[in-house]
Amino acid sequence: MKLFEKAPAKINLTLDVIGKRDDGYHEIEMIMTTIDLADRISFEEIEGNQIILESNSGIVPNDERNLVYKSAKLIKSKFNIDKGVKIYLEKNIPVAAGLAGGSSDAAATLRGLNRLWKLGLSEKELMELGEEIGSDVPFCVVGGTALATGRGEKIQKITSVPSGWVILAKLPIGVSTSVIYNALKLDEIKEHPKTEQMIKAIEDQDFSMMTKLLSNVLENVTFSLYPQVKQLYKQMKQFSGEGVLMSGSGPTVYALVNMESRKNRIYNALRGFCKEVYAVRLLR
Ligand SMILES: C[C@@](CO)(OP(=O)(O)O)[C@H](O)COP(=O)(O)OP(=O)(O)OC[C@H]1O[C@@H](n2ccc(N)nc2=O)[C@H](O)[C@@H]1O
Ligand SMILES: Nc1ncnc2c1ncn2[C@@H]1O[C@H](COP(=O)(O)OP(=O)(O)O)[C@@H](O)[C@H]1O
Repeated sequence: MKLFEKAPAKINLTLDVIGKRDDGYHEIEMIMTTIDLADRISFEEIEGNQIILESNSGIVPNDERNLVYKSAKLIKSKFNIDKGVKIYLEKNIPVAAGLAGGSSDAAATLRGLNRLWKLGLSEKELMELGEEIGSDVPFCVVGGTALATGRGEKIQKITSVPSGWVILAKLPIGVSTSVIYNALKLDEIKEHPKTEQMIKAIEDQDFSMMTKLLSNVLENVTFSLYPQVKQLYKQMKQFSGEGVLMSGSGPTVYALVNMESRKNRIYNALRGFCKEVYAVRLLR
């Protein structure tokens, strides 16, 4: 048997850091939503007992360091699965970009192998397994739009965002999430996101208010370590006006718009000076 899973990227609509914890993680509060930029993963039963991972990516390794491999190994050992699987990862989401590509691949692997091996695990059980792989994985198990708290693993679903477009621009640099969290100085955060107001704007399907409330406290940290990202952000603000934000720990910067003509204009303007630009829909 062979089956397929789609692994969509996410963007942060808000990202707030509330404190530093004793376990090295930060206590955070953020709203994330999935977008129509996705990796695709296939799972095929094979003879024997091995996990074989192949991919079109020249960047991520096909061994135990890959979150797909890690997730397959985790689920296999937890449930004593004495079967082999061949996994093919079609990588479309930029790597180390603040879009949770790796976490989404991990979540899709848990979902896919739950189906392939007929384990009957609930969404909640898959999310708990995902927590062992990374903070963003539980969100990626469910997708949609959600508030994430704790270190990011506690998920509360909220109403789907209204329909809209995201134009994403990524400079050719990868940003390490832990480097950004480590460089963050909590007492230097000037303005915290208005998370409750953002939830209300989403519930009211008030697109214009959503664009006004976009906020990410990691932005200034990444901007100071990578001034070229700040430059890109400024350019995008010039093209788009409101509704521009860095996603996660960066470096991807996006513009949120609800009119196709504006989407096309911003996309074409950006392609002039940034090689990697995507225009995709918000997933609902
Ligand atoms: C910033 C965010 C926002 O969605 O995403 P990305 O930029 O990675 O997409 C997340 O908080 C990233 O989640 P994820 O990438 O799953 O992080 P993990 O693998 O669990 O942790 C990587 C490292 O980031 C730091 N970390 C992560 C989460 C958190 N709440 N506090 C932290 O301090 C820790 O140093 C940890 O060792
Ligand atoms: N399947 C995968 N896809 C992307 N990155 C992966 C994967 N497996 C492991 N990684 C590693 O995870 C790190 C973070 O990747 P990614 O999830 O793309 O970024 P981010 O956390 O910024 O959203 C990268 O350094 C990459 O080498």
